[in-house]
Amino acid sequence: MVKVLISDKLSPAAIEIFKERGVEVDVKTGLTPAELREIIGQYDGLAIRSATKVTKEVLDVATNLKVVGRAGIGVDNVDVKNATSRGVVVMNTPNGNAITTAEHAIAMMFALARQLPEATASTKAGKWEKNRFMGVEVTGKILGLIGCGNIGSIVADRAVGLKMKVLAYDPYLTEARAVELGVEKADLDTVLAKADFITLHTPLIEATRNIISREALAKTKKGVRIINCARGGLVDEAALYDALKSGHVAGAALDVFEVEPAKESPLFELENVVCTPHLGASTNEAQENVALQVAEQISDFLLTGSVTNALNMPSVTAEEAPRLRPYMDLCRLLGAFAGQMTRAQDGEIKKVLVEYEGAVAKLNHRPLNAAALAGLLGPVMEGVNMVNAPVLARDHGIEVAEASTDRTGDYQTLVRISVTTEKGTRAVAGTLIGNGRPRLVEIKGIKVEADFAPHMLYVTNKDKPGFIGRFGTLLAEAGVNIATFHLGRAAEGEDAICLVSTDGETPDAVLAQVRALPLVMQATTLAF
Ligand SMILES: NC(=O)C1=CN([C@@H]2O[C@H](COP(=O)(O)OP(=O)(O)OC[C@H]3O[C@@H](n4cnc5c(N)ncnc54)[C@H](O)[C@@H]3O)[C@@H](O)[C@H]2O)C=CC1
Ligand SMILES: O=C(O)CCC(=O)C(=O)O
Repeated sequence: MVKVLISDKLSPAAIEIFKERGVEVDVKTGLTPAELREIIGQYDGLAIRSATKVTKEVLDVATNLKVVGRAGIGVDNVDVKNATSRGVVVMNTPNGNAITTAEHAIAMMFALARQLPEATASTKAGKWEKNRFMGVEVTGKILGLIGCGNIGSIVADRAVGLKMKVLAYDPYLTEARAVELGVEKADLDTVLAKADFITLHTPLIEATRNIISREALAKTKKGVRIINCARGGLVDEAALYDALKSGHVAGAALDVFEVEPAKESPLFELENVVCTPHLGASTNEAQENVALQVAEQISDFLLTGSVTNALNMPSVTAEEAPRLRPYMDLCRLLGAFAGQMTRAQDGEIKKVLVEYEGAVAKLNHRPLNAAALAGLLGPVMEGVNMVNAPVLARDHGIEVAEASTDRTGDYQTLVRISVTTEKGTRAVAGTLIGNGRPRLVEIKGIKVEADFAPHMLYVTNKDKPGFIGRFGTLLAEAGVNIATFHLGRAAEGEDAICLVSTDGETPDAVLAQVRALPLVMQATTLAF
């Protein structure tokens, strides 16, 4: 039974889902990093919000971990790079809390426009300061949106409904999408110069760190109000403090901070600052959504192999998973065959081409490419799987290409993997037979028909009389029992191949004797 740890406060809906799906689940919140490291080795999956830090140190000892699921959007508390290199899938729930967070940004905008928190405190203190709290309307004002993805576009929609004019800065926003949303695409300086309110909705990455810097603040309109419900670190807090203090910025509403939990900050002294403790996603609806989604996604992945909302792996829908699984096996086996055929003296792998012919051409190829790369790199690199194989291939300068055609040749469905090294290109192809069994049908352009077996011996030789007898005798004398024997050749008298499955490994000394046989050009043991 697969086992999952919930290590942050998640809606109980998640526990129910795991139990219903037959996943064993433990809930342990408030663990110290040391306590988490102590127990993480038992778990196949980890469900978190933002409190748990999935660091390299945690991943180092997470020996069974296959998936981390973030009930929410930002994964800045997960070392995704490290998880990827270890083959751990990292998923989030990109839509579950987007509306709630957009509504929080709008609420923050109104809180600033009408000074609601200060007015509340004053009224509750019995002061009735009607003249002190003069607000501003939002109708007709310019909202500067920085980041127009999931949340930013919902904020834009609500702001357009409030009769605001929205200027959006997002390098990835297309003109067509801007038109659809009713926003005007603008560069950052234009947004800074024109906006009455600026709201931030980008991830915290190198390009966005301190995007509201001291220099950026200097470019804003006097009296601007700034809202950050995305991530601390997007706004330079010290510069913001100075701009608020000087009156250049009329107000700021912050849900997120450079350091969280933010227990103290000079900003807290200012009455034109509205703050919430990272509450953007905190509604019953959003928490129910993300908890359900993360539990479903983790269960699906662990139980069926389907992949949804992974940041480091191509998606595989629940519908696709059963159809893709036999092809993933085929691609992994073909990749492993090609990888083991590629010898050290061939030099580095330069390029991998995965070709899909016939029925397989219609399927989702990204996971199949990843499976082929995992098979290919597995024999030469440790801990390779479908998650990290594409990254490892890229890191090693391997060009990965794919081609597909609906046309069929001898087979209804066929996958061919060609590996190019400094010395040339080698290709292997396979198909699925019966109820999805992988079958090898072509090696280096030579037709062959063979099942993959745990122990195999692959020999290339000159097609001349005498080889098969000597080869069989040698194996028999060495006590290596042949289970299956397959032959193929380019043409009479030319290059031939012999693929043998054996009951157990062929010892190195026997392999050396095979290599020394007359007519043999190459001999390799293969393991699957
Ligand atoms: N306060 C809270 O509780 C919550 C905060 N968030 C945070 O909100 C942020 C936005 O989330 P989503 O909209 O779901 O993300 P998203 O990925 O859908 O959208 C982000 C947008 O930022 C844009 N972007 C990337 N680099 C940019 C740059 N240099 N300049 C301007 N735009 C850039 C992207 O093109 C994308 O459209 C994230 O940081 C997320 O962690 C999300 C949920 C709750
Ligand atoms: O889980 C939370 O409360 C924070 C949500 C958040 O910041 C996110 O989803 O990125």
